[in-house]
Amino acid sequence: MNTELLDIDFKQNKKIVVSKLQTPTKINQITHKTDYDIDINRNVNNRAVDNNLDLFYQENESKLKDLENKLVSLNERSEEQNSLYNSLKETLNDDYNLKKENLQEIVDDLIAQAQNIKKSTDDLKDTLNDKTEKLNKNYELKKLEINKNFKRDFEIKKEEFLQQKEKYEDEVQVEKDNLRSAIANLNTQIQERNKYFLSNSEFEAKKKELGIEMNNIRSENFEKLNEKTEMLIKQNKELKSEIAVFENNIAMKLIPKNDFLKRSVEKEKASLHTVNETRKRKIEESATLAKQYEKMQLKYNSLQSELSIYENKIKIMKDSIQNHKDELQKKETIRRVLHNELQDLRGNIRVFCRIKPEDNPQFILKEINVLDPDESINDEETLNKFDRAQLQIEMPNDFPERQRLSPRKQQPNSTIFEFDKIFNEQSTNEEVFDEVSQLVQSSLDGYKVCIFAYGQTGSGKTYTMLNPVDGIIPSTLKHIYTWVDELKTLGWEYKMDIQFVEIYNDTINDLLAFKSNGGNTAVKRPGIKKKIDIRHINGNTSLTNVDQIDITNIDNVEDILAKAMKFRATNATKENANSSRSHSVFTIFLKGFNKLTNETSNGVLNLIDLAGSERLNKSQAGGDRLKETQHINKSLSCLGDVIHSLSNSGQKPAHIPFRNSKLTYMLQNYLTGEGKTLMFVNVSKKSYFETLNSLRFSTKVNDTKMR
Ligand SMILES: Nc1ncnc2c1ncn2[C@@H]1O[C@H](COP(=O)(O)OP(=O)(O)OP(=O)(O)O)[C@@H](O)[C@H]1O
Repeated sequence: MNTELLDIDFKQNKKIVVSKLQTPTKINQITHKTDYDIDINRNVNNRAVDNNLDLFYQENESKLKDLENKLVSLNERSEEQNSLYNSLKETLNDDYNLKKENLQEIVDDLIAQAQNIKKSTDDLKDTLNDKTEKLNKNYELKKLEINKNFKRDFEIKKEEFLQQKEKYEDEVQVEKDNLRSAIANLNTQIQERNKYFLSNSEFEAKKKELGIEMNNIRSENFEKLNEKTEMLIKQNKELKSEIAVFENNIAMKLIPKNDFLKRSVEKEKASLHTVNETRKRKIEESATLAKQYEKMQLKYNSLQSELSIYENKIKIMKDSIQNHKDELQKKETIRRVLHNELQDLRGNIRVFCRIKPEDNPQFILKEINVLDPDESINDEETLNKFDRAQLQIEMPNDFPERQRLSPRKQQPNSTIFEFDKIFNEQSTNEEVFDEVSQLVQSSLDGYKVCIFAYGQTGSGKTYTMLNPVDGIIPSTLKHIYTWVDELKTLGWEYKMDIQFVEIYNDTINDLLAFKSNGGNTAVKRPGIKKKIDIRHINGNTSLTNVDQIDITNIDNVEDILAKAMKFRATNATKENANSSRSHSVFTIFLKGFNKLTNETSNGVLNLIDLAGSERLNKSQAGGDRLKETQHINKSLSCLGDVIHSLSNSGQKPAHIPFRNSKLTYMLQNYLTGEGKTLMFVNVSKKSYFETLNSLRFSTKVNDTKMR
C-alpha cells in the first residue's frame, strides 16, 4: 500500500470519499492530503474508532484498494490525457503552422493585391493623365469652336441688326414720307378749304380743330418716331459697345496667339526655306552626279570593251605562254639530260686548281699553255691542246730546300700538272662560282654533288668555300632561291633543307645545333656532347642527332651560316693563325616535284671545306695538335684513295675504302653512282713542298698526269 495514502483526514460521521481528480496527476505525485477528500462515517466516540482501527482497515481495505485502483486508472487516464494533450498540442501546432502558412499566403496575396492595386492605380493615373490631356485638348478645340461659332453668330446678328436697322430706317423714312404726303394733303385740303372758308368762322373753327388734330397726329407720330429712333440709337450704341468689348476680348486673346502663330509661321517659313535650299542644292548635286555617272558609264563601257579586247589578248598570250611553257618543259627535260651529259663528258670527277695571290712568292707556279686571246680555236688539235689546263711548278736553283736534295732528285726542277681548270691569282670568287654553278644546278636536277676544297693550311680553301658573300656556299645560298623561282615557271616546287657538320678528330659535330638549344652562342661547339652516327638506308644517308633546317621560305640563312661558322674547330698553325682543324660539310637537300609532269628529283649538294693538310715536320705540331694533324692527314689520304678508286672503278670494279674515314663513309652515297665530284686544289706560292704535296694529291684523285 502506498504510505501517502495513509495520510487520511478523518471527518466525523463521514465515509472515506475520494473525490474525482480535477487534473491528471500520477499516483506517486500525490503528496498532499488535499489531493484527496476522504470522509469517514464514524461513531460519535473517537476512541471507538481508534479501537476499531483494525476493523476500520479491514472494512476499508477494499475501499482503499478500490481507491488505489481508481488512482491507477486515474493515472492511466492521466497518461491517456497526456498523450491526448500531446496529440492535441501537435494537432494545434500543425493547425497553427497551417494557419500561419495560410496567413502568410494571405499576406503574400494581400501584398500582391496591393501591388496590383498600386499598379492599376498607376495605370489609372496614367489613363487619367491621358484622359486629362485629351480633355484639355478637347477643351481647347471646343473653346476654339465656340469662339468661332460665337464670332460667326455675332457676325450674323450684326448683319441682321444692320438689316433690321436699315429696315427700320426705311420704314421710318416711308412713314416720314407718308406723314409728309399726309401733311401735304392736309395742307392742300386746308388750302382748298381755306379758299372756301377763309372768311368763315366755322371754317376758322374747323381749321383750328384740324390744326389741333393735325398737331396731335403730328406730335403723336413724332413722339413715336422719336421713341423708335431713340430706341434704335440706344440699341445701336449698346451693340456697338458690345461689339467693341467682344472685339477687344477677341483681340486680347487672339493677338498673342496670332503673334505666336506668326512667329511659328516665320520659323516654319525659314526652315522651309532652308529645306528648299538644301533640296535645290541636292537636286543640283544629283544632276552633277548623274552627269558624272553618265560619263563614268561611258568610260566604263569603253573600258569594258577595252578589257574584253585585253582579255582576248591575254587569253591568246596565255595560250602562247602555255605553249611556250610546254615547249620549255620539254626543253628543260632535254636540257637536264644534255646538262648531265655535258657534266659526264667533263668527267664525273673533276679537279680545279686555284692559286692564292702571294706578295712574296717563294717559287714559280704558273699556268702554261694558255690560249692567246688572238688565237682562235679552229681545229681539233688546238682544241685538244687547250682542253686541259696545265700548271707548272718550278723550284728555283737557289732554293735552300733544293740544296738538300740528292742530285738525282733535283731533276727535273720543274713539274707540270694537268687540271680541268686553273684559277690564277687574279681569279675572283665570282669567276669561281660561275664555273661551279653548273654543278650546283645539277643538284637541282636531282644529282648528288660534292665540291671539295683541298690544300695546305692557309692556301685559301675557306676563302674559296665560305668567304662571306662570295664564297661558294654563300653564293649558292644567294642564287639557289632565284633558280628555284625560275624553275617554278616550269612547274617545279622545291623543298630545301640544310645540314652543317664538322668532322674533327674523326668525330662528327653538328654546327647547327645552336638552333635547337635556343641559339646560345656562348656554347662552344654545341653538338659535341651528342654522339652522331652515320646511317645508310636505301641509298640515302642520314646523321643521327643532327639538326636539319628547312630554308625553303626563310631569309636569314646567311645569319645561320655565320653562327655555325663560329662553332667550327679552329686553331693557329704556323701557316695560318686561324686554321680550320676540321673538315666542314655543308649539305643542301633539294627535293623537287613537278606538279605539271609529276616528275620528282632528289638532289644533294655537299660543299666541303677540308681541314688544312700539314706536313708534320713542318708545322712541328705536338700533343693534341699532333693528334689533330694525324687525323686530318689520315682522312685526307683516305679521301684521295676513295676518289682514286672511284675514278678507276669504271673499267674494273674495285673495292672502294669508304669506311676508312668518317668523311668518306659519310659521303659514300654522294660519291658513287651518278654522283658528281669537283675537287679544288688550293695552292699558294709560299711552301714549295706543301704545294707539291697538294698537287701530287690532285694526280691521285683524277688521273691527273704528271710529267
Ligand atoms: N684568292 C684569295 N685572294 C685573297 N685572299 C685570299 C685568297 N685565298 C686566301 N686568302 C686569304 O688567305 C688567308 C688564309 O686563307 P684561308 O683561311 O681560306 O686558308 P685555308 O686554306 O682555309 O686555311 P686552313 O686550312 O688553315 O683553314 C685568309 O686571310 C684569306 O682571306
